[in-house]
Amino acid sequence: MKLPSGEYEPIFRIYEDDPKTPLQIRVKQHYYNQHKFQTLDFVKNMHKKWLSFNHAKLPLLECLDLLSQLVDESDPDVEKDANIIHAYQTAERMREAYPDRPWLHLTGLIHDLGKVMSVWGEVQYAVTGDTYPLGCKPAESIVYGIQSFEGNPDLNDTVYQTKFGIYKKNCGLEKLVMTWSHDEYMYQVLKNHSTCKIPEEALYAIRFHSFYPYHSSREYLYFESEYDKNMLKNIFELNACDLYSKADERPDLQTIRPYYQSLVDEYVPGVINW
Ligand SMILES: O[C@H]1[C@H](O)[C@@H](O)[C@H](O)[C@@H](O)[C@H]1O
Ligand SMILES: [Fe+2]
Ligand SMILES: [Fe+2]
Repeated sequence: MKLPSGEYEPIFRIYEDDPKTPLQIRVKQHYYNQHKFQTLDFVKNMHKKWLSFNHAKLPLLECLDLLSQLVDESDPDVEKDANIIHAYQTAERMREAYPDRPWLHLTGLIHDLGKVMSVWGEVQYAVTGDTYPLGCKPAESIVYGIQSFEGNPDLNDTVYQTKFGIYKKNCGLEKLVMTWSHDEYMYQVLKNHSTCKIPEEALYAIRFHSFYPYHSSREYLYFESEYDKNMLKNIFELNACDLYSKADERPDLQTIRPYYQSLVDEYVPGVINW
């Protein structure tokens, strides 16, 4: 899109219905899998599996290093780069944008760290990609649309296909059973770590940063509480640095790592249960 200044804005998040490139084919396949296989029951099983935090014991940056093994197959803007590059790119953008809130630099660094589930063998359609709630009617803005849900048994449930489904109006996003993904996992890992000092607003941003149908397409607003309305700006602060840093230069990880280690020591010290 052309900006008033005459410059072109970088374009991100293109999802082609009729993909021609291996990258676009990969992305479409990812979302068709997610939409077909993520059911309310599937997510309940994921909660049992991952919210027992018995997969590994690792300090934060050591776990982050594992993302050098992960390429996110849901992402149309990153073809081959490992996710660790994106972690530091996002963090450095946050550092530039919010110099007086150091915990946000760390939030940028770890916002996608829940993707480590994939390194430990989890299927990517339960780890990466946008999120949305189960147990109620899917919103129109979900990428690839309703046709991509074909074969999902939840479509045959009369309650799950109503607007409110199993929820109450304005119940608050925290009550929603979201598709299982890196967002909820990372949020819960941090909540479970008793010495975590990252403020709640930043944890909230981690938890819902992939809920594009809500924060960017402004759907599901009937589930919002007053708390959610006040918190939305925190998602946007992260989202701007998350999305628009993908074309940035690759940071020199060795040089900047000590700065992030000092933030870890202050905000998320010790060995974490994953
Ligand atoms: O493909 C991307 C990627 O997986 C991100 O980590 C996630 O937050 C986005 O919502 C998704 O579109
Ligand atoms: Fe993410
Ligand atoms: Fe990200």
